Amino acid sequence: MRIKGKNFDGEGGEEEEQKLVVGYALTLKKKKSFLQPEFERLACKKGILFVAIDVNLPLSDQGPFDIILHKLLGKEWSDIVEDYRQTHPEVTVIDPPYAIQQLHNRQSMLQDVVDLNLSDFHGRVGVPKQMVIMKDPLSIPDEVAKAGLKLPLVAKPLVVDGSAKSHELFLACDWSSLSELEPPLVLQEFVNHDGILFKIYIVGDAIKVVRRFSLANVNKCRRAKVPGIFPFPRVSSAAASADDADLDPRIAELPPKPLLERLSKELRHRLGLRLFNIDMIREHGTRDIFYVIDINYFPGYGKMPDYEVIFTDFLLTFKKK
Ligand SMILES: Nc1ncnc2c1ncn2[C@@H]1O[C@H](COP(=O)(O)OP(=O)(O)OP(=O)(O)O)[C@@H](O)[C@H]1O
Ligand SMILES: O=P(O)(O)O[C@H]1[C@H](OP(=O)(O)O)[C@@H](OP(=O)(O)O)[C@@H](O)[C@@H](O)[C@@H]1OP(=O)(O)O
Ligand SMILES: [Mg+2]
Ligand SMILES: [Mg+2]
Repeated sequence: MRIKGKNFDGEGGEEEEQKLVVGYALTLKKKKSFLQPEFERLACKKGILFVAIDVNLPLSDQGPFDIILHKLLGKEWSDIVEDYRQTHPEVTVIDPPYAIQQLHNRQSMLQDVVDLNLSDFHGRVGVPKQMVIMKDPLSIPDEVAKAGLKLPLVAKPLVVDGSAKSHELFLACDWSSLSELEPPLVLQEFVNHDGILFKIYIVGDAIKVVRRFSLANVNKCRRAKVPGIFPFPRVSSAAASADDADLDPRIAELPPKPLLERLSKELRHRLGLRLFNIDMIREHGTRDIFYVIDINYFPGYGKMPDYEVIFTDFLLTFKKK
């Protein structure tokens, strides 16, 4: 049974239309940033109804839903969604928990970019040289030397579980201070990128790229003067966009569209995900050498220009004819 509602069709009339019911399971913070009033209004006009899922009640007792959107932590929730997916094939679950899982580990999240091997397609896209350290901080300097990684390095917690701690990054500028880091972590070569990062938002087939401010280049001289490990400021997750800043056009130039389209399409298929964003940087002094440094599931779409229209159109593609 589906809910029928009267909808304004946008062209001066009213028509009886089948509602598209979207159940959502999101944190309060995410609900606030994603389900903004303007988005809900537009979606409603197009026949989309958002319904909060109560995680304290059995999922099968709720609904009926056409679509489920979710971003909650923990294995218990993943198991509930996975089970529901198996028993309710008529409901589109965006996205499958096992696929989201790949992005919860900073090594597996970039593996598809490596496998993709985009080396000569309107530019080159790779990932910075990186290695995983599981334990024994004292062995880190040796392991890093053996792996041939160059300083400075970015140390990132291996697991991304949505906690503030999993976003606590450090810049390590000298060998001896590497032993102060706390495994398990990923050590990634810092790539100078002139302080600008490209955030590529994916919503199904739609792509939107924005510029964000990022970290300044680190030069040899500055490195020598400041040994130690330094907490990273979260510059690039600030809402402040760098799209309107007065930047050198060589730095501000967006990555080529065909490259973005190919990368997004490939990752969508390989990851099996429809909602994510890609953090990409351009190597200083180059025009077309790019690195993917991070991929996030169900990111802050509220900061994506035109997200209301893009998201509404995406949801409407699931409407049964
Ligand atoms: N290898 C790198 N070289 C240069 N800068 C980097 C590198 N890795 C990360 N950064 C900088 O640090 C920021 C945070 O890194 P990253 O995106 O991996 O962390 P995060 O905690 O997953 O962030 P998010 O809020 O996007 O999930 C990046 O946006 C970029 O500014
Ligand atoms: O806080 P926002 O809604 O903007 O979204 C941020 C999101 O937080 P939330 O999903 O917990 O809300 C983060 O997710 P977790 O890693 O913490 O799971 C991460 O994906 C950030 O990259 C997002 O910012 P963006 O990269 O889009 O700027
Ligand atoms: Mg990031
Ligand atoms: Mg991230």
